[in-house]
Amino acid sequence: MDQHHFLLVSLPFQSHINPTLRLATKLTRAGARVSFATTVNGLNNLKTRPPLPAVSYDSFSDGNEAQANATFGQPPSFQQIELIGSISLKNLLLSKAKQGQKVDFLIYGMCLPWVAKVARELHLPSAFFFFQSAASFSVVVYQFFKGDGGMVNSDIDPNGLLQIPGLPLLRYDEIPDQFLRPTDALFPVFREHIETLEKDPNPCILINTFDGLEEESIRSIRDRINIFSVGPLVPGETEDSDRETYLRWLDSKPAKSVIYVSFGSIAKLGKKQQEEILEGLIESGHPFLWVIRNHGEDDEAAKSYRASTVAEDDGLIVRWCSQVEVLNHFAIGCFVSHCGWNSISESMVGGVAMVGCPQFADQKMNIKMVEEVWGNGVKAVADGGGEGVVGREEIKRCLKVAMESEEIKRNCERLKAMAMEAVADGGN
Ligand SMILES: O=c1ccn([C@@H]2O[C@H](COP(=O)(O)OP(=O)(O)O[C@H]3O[C@H](CO)[C@@H](O)[C@H](O)[C@H]3O)[C@@H](O)[C@H]2O)c(=O)[nH]1
Repeated sequence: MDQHHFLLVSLPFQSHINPTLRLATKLTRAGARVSFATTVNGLNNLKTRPPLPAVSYDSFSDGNEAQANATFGQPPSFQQIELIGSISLKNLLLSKAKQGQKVDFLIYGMCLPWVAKVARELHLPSAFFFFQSAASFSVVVYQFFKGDGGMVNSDIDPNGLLQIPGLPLLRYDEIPDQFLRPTDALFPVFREHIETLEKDPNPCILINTFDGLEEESIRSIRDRINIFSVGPLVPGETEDSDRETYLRWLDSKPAKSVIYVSFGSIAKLGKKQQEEILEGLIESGHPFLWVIRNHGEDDEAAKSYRASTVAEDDGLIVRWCSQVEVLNHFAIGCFVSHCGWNSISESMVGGVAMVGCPQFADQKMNIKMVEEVWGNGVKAVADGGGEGVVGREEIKRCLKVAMESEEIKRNCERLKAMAMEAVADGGN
C-alpha cells in the first residue's frame, strides 16, 4: 500500500513548533511518512533538540538568514515570509519530488495562509492546523463565517456579551485579542487564512483538542466547516535536555507539594508582577519551580531581587525546562500559568490543577473555560479587577484553592482520564 507523505510547515515559534512536531510524531505512529519544514533560522535553532525519529527535517527561506538573532519568539514580517517563503517552499516540494520523495499532503500552521496557495498551485490537498482550542476557533467562526460562503466581519460589540454555542457568555475583553478585531495585529493574516479556506472546495482544519473536552464547540463548528480534533498532542520522550538539576530537585520533594510556574514562550512579566508572584509563592509555604526566560535588563533587576530573597529550599528558578516532563512529575501540585493553549493541554494530560494569570491572546478565554466549564483551576484576579498586577494575597488565595480543593482534584483526574483516552484512540 502507498504510504502518504505529509509535509508539516510551521513558523519558528515554540508554540507553533511544539504542537506541529507532536502532530508529526502522531502521523508517523499512524504509519505515514512525514517531513517537517520551518524557516532556515528556525531549523538551526531546533538543532539543540534531539531530532524526532522517522521525521525528515527541511527548511524554507524567509529572507532572514542574515539576521543573527532571528531566534524563537522574534516577530517576522508576514509579507516578507509570504513572498520569499512561497518560492522557497515550492522549490523544496519540487526538489523532494525529483528525489523520489513526493509530498502528497501539506499541513500548515497559524500565520502561514500562503502555504495553502502553494499547495493549490501544485495540485496538492492541504489542511490548516489551528493551535488553539475549539472554543477559540468557534469565535473565529462566529466572527468570519456567515454561512453563505461569504466572509463578513461581524463587528463584535465592545459593550455587549457574546453568546457562542458551547461557551459561557464572553465579555469583550475575554475574546482572543490577536486576530479577531480589525485593529488586531494579526487580523490581516487571519483574514487571509479564512479567505484561503473559503476558496478551497474541500477546506480542512485540524484543531489541537479532543471531542470529549469541547463537544459542543466542536459540533457547532462542524455545522459550518470541516474540522478534525487531533489532540491532545503530547510529546514523545525526546524534548529538551539539561534537565538533571531540576529533576533531581523535584525528586527530593514530597508528592504534589511543588508549585510549577511558567508563562510560556512569549509573555514577559513586569518586575512588580514578578515580585508579587514571588512573595505569594514564598508565603504559601510550598516549594516552587519557576521558569523565567532571559529578557535582558528587567530580568537582571528581578534576578538580583530574587537572589536576595529566595532561599535554596524555597524554590528553583530555571531558564527553560522540559515542561511536559515537569507536569508529569509526582512532586508537582499545581501550575501557575499564563494559560497558553499548549500549557492548558499539557496540564490536563498531567492531571495538574491550574492557577491562571492570563496575559493576552486566547489566554483569558482559556482560563474562563478552566474555571467555569472544566473546573480544573482558578483564575487569579488583578488588583481592582482590571488589567493590573495580581497581588501576593490573591496568588496565595488561588494557590490554596488549587492545592486543596477536592472538587478541582476530581476534575483534574476526570480530564486526565478523558485526555488519555483520546490519546489512546489516536485523537477523535
Ligand atoms: O520552560 C518551558 C516553558 C514552556 N515550554 C513549552 O512551551 C510551550 C508554550 O506554549 P503555550 O503554553 O501555548 O504558550 P505560548 O508560548 O505563550 O503560546 C502562544 O501560542 C499559543 C498557541 O497558539 C496560544 O494559546 C498562547 O496564548 C500564545 O501566547 C508549551 O508547549 C510548553 O511545554 C517548555 O517546554 N519549557
